[in-house]
This record gives sequence, C-alpha cells and structure tokens, in this order.
Amino acid sequence: MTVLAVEGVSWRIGAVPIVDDVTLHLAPDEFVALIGPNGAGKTSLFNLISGLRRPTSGRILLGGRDVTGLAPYRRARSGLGRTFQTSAVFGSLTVTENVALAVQARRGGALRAWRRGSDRDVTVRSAQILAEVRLEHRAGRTAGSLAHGEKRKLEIALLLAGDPRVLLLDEPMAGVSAEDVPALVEVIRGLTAGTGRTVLMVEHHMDVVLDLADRVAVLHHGALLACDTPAAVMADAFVQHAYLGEGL
Ligand SMILES: Nc1ncnc2c1ncn2[C@@H]1O[C@H](COP(=O)(O)OP(=O)(O)OP(=O)(O)O)[C@@H](O)[C@H]1O
Repeated sequence: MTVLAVEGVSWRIGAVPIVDDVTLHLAPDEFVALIGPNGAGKTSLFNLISGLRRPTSGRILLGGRDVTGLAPYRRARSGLGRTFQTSAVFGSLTVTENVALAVQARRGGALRAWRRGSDRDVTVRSAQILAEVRLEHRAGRTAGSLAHGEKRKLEIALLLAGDPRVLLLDEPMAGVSAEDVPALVEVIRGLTAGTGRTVLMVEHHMDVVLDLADRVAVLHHGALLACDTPAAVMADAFVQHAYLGEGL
C-alpha cells in the first residue's frame, strides 16, 4: 500500500533540471530519509510534494488521490504536514498556547474560547500532542525561552495538530545541540511506530539517518540515485562515490 507516491516528477528552471524524473513510493508506518549533497534538490523535492512548486512533469498522489494541482493548504487538509528549516513558533505565546492555536486552526473556532476554558476538546487534544512530543513539563513556558531541541519538538507538535498521515521533516536536527539530539530522535522515532503515519525526512546527520530510517533515498543532481535499506545504500559504491565521497 502506498500513502505518498511521487511519480516521474521533474522540475526544470529553463533547461536545467533541478529535480529530475524522481519516482518514490512511501508506505504507511514507513520512515524514509532523503539525503544528498548540498544543492542536490532535496528542498526542491519537498516544495514539489508540499505544493509550493508545481512539477514541470510527473504526478504526486496522496492516499491514491492526485494532488499535483492542489495548493499547499489543500494538501495539508488531505493529510500532508511539513516542517521548515526556519522556526514557525510564536515565541511570546506559551507552549500550550502554540499547540492549542494549531489544533484550533485545524478545527475552526476562536482561540478566545479555548482561553476561557470553554473548549475542552482543544485542551485535551493539545495535552495529548504535548505528551507525544514529550513537552508536557514545558507547557507553561513561552516558546521563545525553549532550547533549540525543544523548539523542534514544538514544531513537530504544531504539525501533529493537523492530524497528518504524511510528515515531511526538513533537517529537524539543524541547530540542535549534541546533548539534545537523543531526546529529539526518540520523539521523531515515535512519529511512525505503529501510528500509521509516514515520515520523509531530510537530514544531514548520517548517524541519525541510519538510526531512524527504514529506507534511505539518495538524491544527486536532482535524480534519485538509490532508495534502499540503510545497509544497502551505505554499501552502494556509486552512492559512496557521489555522496559520501564528497565528505558529508
Ligand atoms: N527558485 C530557484 N531558482 C533557481 N535555482 C534554484 C531555485 N531553487 C533551487 N534552485 C537550485 O536548485 C538546486 C537544488 O537546490 P535545493 O535547495 O533543492 O537543494 P538541497 O538539496 O535542498 O540543498 P541543501 O542541502 O543545501 O539545503 C541548487 O543548485 C539551487 O541553487
């Protein structure tokens, strides 16, 4: 079964292929890491999947439905969630308020009602999400006062508020201090384990990639060089030459 299908997708600027005929099928519960040297086209592929860019050719299907022509917000409603390299949290609001705002945005209604304590559903769902990303102990803190690793967890919480089936994570470890990496890795691991969710993650930290991924997809000059188990990808001589040989 395929939840996200990228079928023969290309994106050209003029005659230059930035993403070059990429085909990728992701299953429920699957965790796939997308790696490749700087400029390989990883962010561009994320932009095509999330709808910020339209492919020059090819199709993108979400749960079997062709979403190639849909705007990003309509893809989000169809179950696609994405984090960005830059932080999207409201620094002056508390952790709980940030999550409640995202839950409310998904369900409709006013934040004022939740603040008065009259929207119990939002309160309950927000608490569940905070527990899932292991941030309950920071619930009352302002988001701006969190360490990088905790901010990343909060960004994941905001994503979960949209009840996504497919999560695109863009370099979740970027800027996170080494001591905060293991806790964040465990939260990210939990996103797919038995949940039916699917994760596609761009990440430069190879130890994290090898630890988390069921499969590793390798982009090089916009084309997919390989998509296989971490062990098989690491053993692939062409991948080693094209990617690991470049000192990343
Ligand atoms: N809007 C654009 N106009 C022109 N060139 C672009 C545009 N977007 C991306 N590119 C080029 O496409 C190539 C791929 O860029 P992209 O950001 O997708 O790579 P990446 O694999 O995400 O790199 P990084 O690991 O550095 O984030 C780069 O050479 C980039 O300069």
